[in-house]
Amino acid sequence: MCGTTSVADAALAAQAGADALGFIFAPVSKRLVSAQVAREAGLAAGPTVARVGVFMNQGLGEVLRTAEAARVSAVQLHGPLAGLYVKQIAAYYPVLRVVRPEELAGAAREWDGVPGVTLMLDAPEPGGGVPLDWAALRADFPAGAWLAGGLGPANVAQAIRELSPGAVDAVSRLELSPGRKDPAAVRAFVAAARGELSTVKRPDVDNSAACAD
Ligand SMILES: O=C(O)c1ccccc1NCC(=O)[C@H](O)[C@H](O)COP(=O)(O)O
Repeated sequence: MCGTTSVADAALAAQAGADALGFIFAPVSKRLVSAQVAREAGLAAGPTVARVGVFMNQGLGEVLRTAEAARVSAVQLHGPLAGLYVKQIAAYYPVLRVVRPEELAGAAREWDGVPGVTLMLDAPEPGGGVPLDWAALRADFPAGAWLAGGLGPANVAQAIRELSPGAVDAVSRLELSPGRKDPAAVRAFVAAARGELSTVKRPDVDNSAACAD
């Protein structure tokens, strides 16, 4: 659940069953949040909800300082970034390295087996609400990668069926206005994603016993 900007929205998402909250620290975003509010919101979400700090083309020091101040548990990196920079951050925080569709195949090769770096496929405009062509991306989509881009309650189940992502992430289709969550959409999104994830056959998971029941 990305773009969390308040304690109330963090509690809402946690109660709805979200596994992770995203806090956007990229100044270009309409959902920009301070490290202090992110820290308070993360505390409100409770001990089992991950807290992801979202950055775009920001300096190493700024990322590490903000992540520490906000007490995030992982960092999401957007933009054209050097591999060394990503690895330096991965020495401190689990990294979600965001890639666009045209970068997916190369990134899957580059980051295959690198500990602490998980790929996240997103649309070219982050937070833009535009879905990807999932079927066209299936061949290059690595096991365990996360998926974002125009996901909402109405289409998340289909996206999960098409790509079997490790997790799904959304923002614009879950809002009343930028930075302000729509409670009904948040609950419907989590329910739809959880419902589909419990039935989907993942390539890396042997769920034959469940299928036989
Ligand atoms: O959402 C933003 O405003 C944003 C701005 C700059 C960098 C990242 C941003 N969002 C990151 C996300 O992870 C979004 O959830 C992701 O792009 C999906 O957004 P949407 O297509 O609106 O669901």
